[in-house]
Amino acid sequence: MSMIAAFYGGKSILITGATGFLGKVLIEKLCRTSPDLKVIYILVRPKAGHTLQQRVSQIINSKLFEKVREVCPNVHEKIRAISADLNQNDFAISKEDMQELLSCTNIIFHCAATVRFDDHLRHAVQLNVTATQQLLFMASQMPKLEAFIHISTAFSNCNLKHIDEVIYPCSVEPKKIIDSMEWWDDAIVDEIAPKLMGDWPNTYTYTKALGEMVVQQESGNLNIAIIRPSIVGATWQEPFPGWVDNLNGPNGMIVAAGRGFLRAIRASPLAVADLIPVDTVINLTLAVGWYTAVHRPKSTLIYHCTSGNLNPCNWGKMGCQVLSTFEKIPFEKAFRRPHADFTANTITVHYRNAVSHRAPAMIYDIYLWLTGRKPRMTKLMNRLLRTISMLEYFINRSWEWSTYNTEMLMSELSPEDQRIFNFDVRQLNWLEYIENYVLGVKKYLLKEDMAGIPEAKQHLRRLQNIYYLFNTVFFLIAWRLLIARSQIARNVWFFIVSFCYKFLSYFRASSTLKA
Ligand SMILES: CCCCCCCCCCCCCCCCCCCCCCCCCCCCCC(=O)SCCNC(=O)CCNC(=O)[C@H](O)C(C)(C)COP(=O)(O)OP(=O)(O)OC[C@H]1O[C@@H](n2cnc3c(N)ncnc32)[C@H](O)[C@@H]1OP(=O)(O)O
Ligand SMILES: NC(=O)C1=CN([C@@H]2O[C@H](COP(=O)(O)OP(=O)(O)OC[C@H]3O[C@@H](n4cnc5c(N)ncnc54)[C@H](OP(=O)(O)O)[C@@H]3O)[C@@H](O)[C@H]2O)C=CC1
Repeated sequence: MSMIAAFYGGKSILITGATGFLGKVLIEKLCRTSPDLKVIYILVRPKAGHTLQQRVSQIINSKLFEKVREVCPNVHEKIRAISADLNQNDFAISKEDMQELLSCTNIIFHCAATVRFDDHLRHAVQLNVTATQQLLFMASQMPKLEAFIHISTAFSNCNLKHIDEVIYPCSVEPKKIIDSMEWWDDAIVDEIAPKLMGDWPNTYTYTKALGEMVVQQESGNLNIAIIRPSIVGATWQEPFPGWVDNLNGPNGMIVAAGRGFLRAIRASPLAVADLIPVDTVINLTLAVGWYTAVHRPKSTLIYHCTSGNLNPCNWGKMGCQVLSTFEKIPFEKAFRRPHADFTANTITVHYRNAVSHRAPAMIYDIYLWLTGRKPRMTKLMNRLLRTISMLEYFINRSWEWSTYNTEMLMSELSPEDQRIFNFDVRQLNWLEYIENYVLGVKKYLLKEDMAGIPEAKQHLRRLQNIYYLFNTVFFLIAWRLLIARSQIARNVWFFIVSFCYKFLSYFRASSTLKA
């Protein structure tokens, strides 16, 4: 019998960020392994014309929840959506709902965050710091609360090279920043942001670091743990391999490479690609929830959920496997044949951006314009280049994360729990994982049918022919212009033609003699 699964039975669990990438996998696993849990409260905001109930139904009826619908047919009744906006005071939760949350909640998983790298500092502070502070305040009023699990990121201290499972202080107290945000106008925030952020590369990582400090400072008597996942990727095993549903991190790059937009990227092939499957993160999260509530460690424990020190793989190996998977499983509607490589220095990057990214986009836009359609490729390409520029920081460096607490927890689990809530990345076969990842991007993110593969391959062959034809015509025109203008080029041309003529004459003469 799984101790962890049994622990969640009969519990009331509060999840923020439940509609996000990690949140969905968390609910799925909870409902599948502990179908007798009492209720999962999820804080959801109405969005894009969808009511709360529509948003929940969309999740429950999705492919990800296929197994849950079998194991827990009354899953609809287990999930109770509460209207909330984490950017508002008291999260804009109604009095009745707040009363119920305060009196019933046993466990909190705080996943909500803005994960955008370019978010305005004010907004990032509001969601990643102030909302965390408010949630801790709520938690302190919950008599039945057994554990509060905060999801942070392994990159909250990406300004350091070696990172231990401790909280590193930021130079300015989060409380001061929260207070200042109330009276600073946007112009002041814009001016002061680079100074506050120091050597953090973006508002996301900086505010996640502040969020951790808030957790430490406001923990009071609460049982708290912090989980720091690295780059979260598609599912490894559960509920099925390769599930992914957004364009964040590597996902967007896989789409861009598979459709032939991404041709070159400034990345260190030998830098460690610290990817971690989302189901591994969730297994650790649930194990941490159990351990924190049952063993009540004296201090706040931090768990690194990373792969680099236990089972390292570099960007070079991953990139190659991604490209070789495209050969077998191509994406539909490719712009060009998938082919991408690493660039190292600034000059090559500018050259490749001009020749391999911008020029083909412009040529395609001219073609669209000539055929009466709206040019769109240059805009798309600019967006891709902007995204790449934001990811570059993370693919040109390696970090070392110590994982003592995570390994300690692994050893505390029963063999049954180690199997059901497996977070041992040493067992992960990267090549197999990446292949399933690419397949998952095709099936679950791009929603492409596997039956379309022959047509996709045919399309790629056509693109290859267009590429050869284009290059030949381009070469001939360039050569013709060169000959017209340069005596040297004319001499070279005369030399090549006369050489070919002599070679053919000799070949013909020798074959006539043999006959
Ligand atoms: C398995 C991995 C192997 C990878 C190999 C893949 C390539 C293979 C090629 C081989 C060649 C060799 C090279 C390989 C090696 C390098 C590969 C690089 C891999 C990537 C590395 C990832 C590093 C991640 C670092 C993470 C650190 C921290 C992790 C975390 O804690 S949190 C999660 C990380 N957060 C994010 O990723 C968010 C980042 N996003 C943003 O900040 C913003 O979205 C933005 C990028 C700034 C863009 O903002 P915009 O305002 O311009 O756009 P918006 O978001 O509003 O979206 C507008 C529309 O554009 C679509 N879109 C958004 N992002 C992408 C995208 N990446 N690709 C394509 N399209 C995108 C979006 O859907 C919108 O569309 P619409 O709704 O239709 O308008
Ligand atoms: N994905 C990754 O690679 C990594 C993620 N993490 C951490 O994991 C956690 C979850 O990330 P992930 O699932 O990828 O993020 P997503 O962007 O997929 O999900 C974010 C969630 O937060 C919710 N949210 C955002 N703003 C509000 C708001 N104002 N009120 C209520 N809810 C809000 C979103 O709701 P809505 O659907 O309404 O927008 C969504 O459910 C984050 O804390 C992140 O820092 C850490 C390392 C890596």
